Amino acid sequence: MTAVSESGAASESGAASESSQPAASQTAPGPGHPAGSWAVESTRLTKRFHRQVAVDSVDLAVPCGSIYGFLGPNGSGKTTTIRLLLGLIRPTAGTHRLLGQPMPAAAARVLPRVGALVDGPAFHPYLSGRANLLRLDAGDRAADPRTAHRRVDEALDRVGLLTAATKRYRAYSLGMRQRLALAATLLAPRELLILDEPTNGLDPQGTREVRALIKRLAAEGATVLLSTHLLSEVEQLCTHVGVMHLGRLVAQAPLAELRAGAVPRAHVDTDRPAAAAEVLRGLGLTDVRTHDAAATGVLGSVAPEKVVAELVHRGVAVRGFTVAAPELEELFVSLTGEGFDVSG
Ligand SMILES: Nc1ncnc2c1ncn2[C@@H]1O[C@H](COP(=O)(O)OP(=O)(O)OP(=O)(O)O)[C@@H](O)[C@H]1O
Repeated sequence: MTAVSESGAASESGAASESSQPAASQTAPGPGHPAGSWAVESTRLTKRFHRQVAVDSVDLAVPCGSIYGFLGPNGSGKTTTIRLLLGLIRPTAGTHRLLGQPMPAAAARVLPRVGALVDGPAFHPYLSGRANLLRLDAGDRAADPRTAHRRVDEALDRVGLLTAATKRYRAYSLGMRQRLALAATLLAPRELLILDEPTNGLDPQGTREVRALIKRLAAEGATVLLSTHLLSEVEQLCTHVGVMHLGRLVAQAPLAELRAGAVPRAHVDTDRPAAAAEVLRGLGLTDVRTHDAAATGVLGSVAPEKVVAELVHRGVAVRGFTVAAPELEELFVSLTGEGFDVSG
């Protein structure tokens, strides 16, 4: 796991630097992409609102080809970071690049290759979903009007709204509105999708559909950066994760690396947790804890069978014994001191 440094004064220059590299990341690029190829990279990106630091010296490194879960509780700075990345607000300090190009200098070249869902586009309530997309497309000078109808219907089809294409927007459910917003990002081919809480407010079916769509888009080659407060979303969808807490990026790593680095913990079900804990400590297990009818500890190099034998030898009745790596939730809680919503 890459823990991002606590210190580091942010550069006062808002100008993009050609040589900037993410300062603290061991994140590997996705398959099929050359080493060091980042779809999003930021260096000490910082945003202050008056005296409040909403984004604090963030070094993001999103590998090309990844689905990067930008995870954090409400108010941790995800949306502000995404707005900074898209050039919707100016950083107080720091620099960033999208698709290898410095922002905001290369915005006109880069942003057409980036699909973004943040705040949602303004849709007209009395127009149908299709008419709304046609209107948006007509406002895009880079879009070819001759192919508009085909592209709009393809985008509607991809988000499962083709059958509701003629319905007025105001009659759409929240889930349908969200999917229409996603469709709007898909009117042109995109190499990078930046999605702020794309499943927020969706019912379970809508959530499944949007997640399947994101997986499909990634399989077709798009890099996806999605913000979420749902750990389960990261576990189901993402190849990489960055964890935000109070405006800081406190961890950033491939998910597989996080899982592999999780140290196994022994869990003893017993009606004598205090006695069991003593045995665990005596054997050299660390971080030993007792619960109502259980004791747990980090195994380290101690063999599980040795633990069971010693418990039995000391007369501690063992009702159950398991060895498991901590859930990701435990890891993140240890980083942020806060729980994550694991529903959905
Ligand atoms: N325009 C603004 N003016 C003042 N403070 C702001 C502004 N935008 C965001 N903030 C503050 O910055 C902090 C980070 O907010 P942000 O919306 O980026 O968090 P978030 O992780 O996206 O949370 P959420 O999921 O609730 O949107 C919050 O404390 C918020 O109140």
